[in-house]
Amino acid sequence: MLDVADLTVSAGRTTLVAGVTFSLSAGERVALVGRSGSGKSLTASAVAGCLAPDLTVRGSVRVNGTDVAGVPIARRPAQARAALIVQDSAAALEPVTTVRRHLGLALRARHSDAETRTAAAESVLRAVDLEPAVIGPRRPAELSGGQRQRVCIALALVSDAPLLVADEPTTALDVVSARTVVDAVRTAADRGRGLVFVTHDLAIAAALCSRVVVLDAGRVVEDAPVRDVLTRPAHAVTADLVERARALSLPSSTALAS
Ligand SMILES: Nc1ncnc2c1ncn2[C@@H]1O[C@H](COP(=O)(O)OP(=O)(O)OP(=O)(O)O)[C@@H](O)[C@H]1O
Repeated sequence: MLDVADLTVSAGRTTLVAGVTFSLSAGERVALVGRSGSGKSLTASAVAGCLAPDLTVRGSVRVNGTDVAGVPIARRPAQARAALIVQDSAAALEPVTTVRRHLGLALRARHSDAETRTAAAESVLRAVDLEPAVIGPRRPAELSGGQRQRVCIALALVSDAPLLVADEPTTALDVVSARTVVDAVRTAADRGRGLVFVTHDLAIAAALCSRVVVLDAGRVVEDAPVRDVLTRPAHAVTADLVERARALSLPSSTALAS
């Protein structure tokens, strides 16, 4: 459902992402990992269609057969759209709009009936472990960081975009909130959608994704099933990431995503 081929992102004459190629079938969850500055966010942003306008994109990003490389998210056809979950969720939400209204607006395209919209909004809030009666009437500033992230995931859940792109959604969170967010992303990625999950944390990648694409200096240096990456990393950068994750206690193999 997603084919990224020879994707290049440049700022003026400087190449930041250099010929990235990977693909994703429907229902597959892929982690983009790598050191800081390796090009993960730029690759994810190019896939989702939210790159800064001063950057140049070459290559192709095919979503369900349509090449949307360089096309901003708002101009993409519905079958090629990505729902985006970002690190700074506060910026993705309207400050004066309640959670209930955010969801109501997102659901308007699908349900013309207000009662159905209310029921769908309540159900999706429960799916991300938020109590509708408590959280629904609140504005973004009245939520914790973890709650805001889960509202963003609820919005991704109600969108009918075939692809989810999550860029380090757990970075600012404590361990418990991070776990809830990872579970909610997993729920959002079910139903046959594809997930591209950016993280520098191999342990989270292992818990959520079945495949790992490792980036270094804007290039793919490894693309392999998560088990292979953990047990026999083929590239020195991957081996280093595995080593660091082990030092922070990687989950046991039983906790790995299938
Ligand atoms: N708008 C921009 N103009 C120029 N250079 C940029 C721009 N955005 C990012 N870069 C550079 O591109 C490189 C890759 O950035 P990117 O944000 O993709 O890294 P990353 O792997 O996501 O890092 P981190 O884990 O620290 O978020 C970095 O060297 C960064 O400084």
